[in-house]
Amino acid sequence: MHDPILQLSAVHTHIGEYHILQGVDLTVPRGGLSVLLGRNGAGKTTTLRTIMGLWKASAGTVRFEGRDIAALATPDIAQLGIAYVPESMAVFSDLTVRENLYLAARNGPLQEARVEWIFGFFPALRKFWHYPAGNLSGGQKQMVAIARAMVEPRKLLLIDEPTKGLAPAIIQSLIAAFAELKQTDTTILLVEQNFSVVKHLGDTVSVMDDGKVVHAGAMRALVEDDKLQQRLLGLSLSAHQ
Ligand SMILES: Nc1ncnc2c1ncn2[C@@H]1O[C@H](COP(=O)(O)OP(=O)(O)OP(=O)(O)O)[C@@H](O)[C@H]1O
Repeated sequence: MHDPILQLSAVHTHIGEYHILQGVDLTVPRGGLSVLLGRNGAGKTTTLRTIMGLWKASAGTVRFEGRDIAALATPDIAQLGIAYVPESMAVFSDLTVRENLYLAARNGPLQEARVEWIFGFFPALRKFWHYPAGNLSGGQKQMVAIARAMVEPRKLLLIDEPTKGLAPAIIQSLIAAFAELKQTDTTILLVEQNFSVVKHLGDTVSVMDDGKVVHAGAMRALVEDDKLQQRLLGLSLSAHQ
């Protein structure tokens, strides 16, 4: 693959005494949307946290634009242009949507043009701009969490299971926003368990199991190969279709 923005090679991560990532090889091409699939406990979140330096890789390399960032501190990794949206929808409930975004702008004041650009993806945020984020629905909070990661130009967004627990209509509006966002020059790495959510969204896909990437390739190839889907995703397919 030519000029990947992110490349993990033989990455191992230990959490306490547990050996969670056991030699992860993961390539994210520059531009578009890459999906990281896998069942519960496969190691997807640990992979994102390792990229962000929230867990330290005990072996292997994490290359961002060619530079090994595995030993860098999290703020320095963020400063390179990587933002992480954790699964827990980290928003400040008592603060308004505006204040949530305002606090996320670390390199100067919130730019009005940037806010308008974000409203284009998530129109609901305009409506609730002066509402406390805690009053919003789960889907709207997720939009605030993603918007916080977008307040400044980013090269790479890491987004962990944004659709988890959301109603189908809200999932559709998130899918539409990602489809728009992937046309911009931001690269997205999206963790998902539900294949049906990402099968028309992802450009490339990696599948994890037991702390390793067990398949990587074009999303279209996986969509068109029923047997491969059954073999790789049998559990999640039967759970979601
Ligand atoms: N803080 C922790 N302490 C001990 N074990 C952990 C910790 N965090 C994760 N694990 C273990 O690491 C393994 C991988 O977890 P991880 O959250 O990365 O998986 P995942 O693929 O993101 O799954 P999920 O979809 O459930 O979030 C699991 O077995 C989990 O129990």
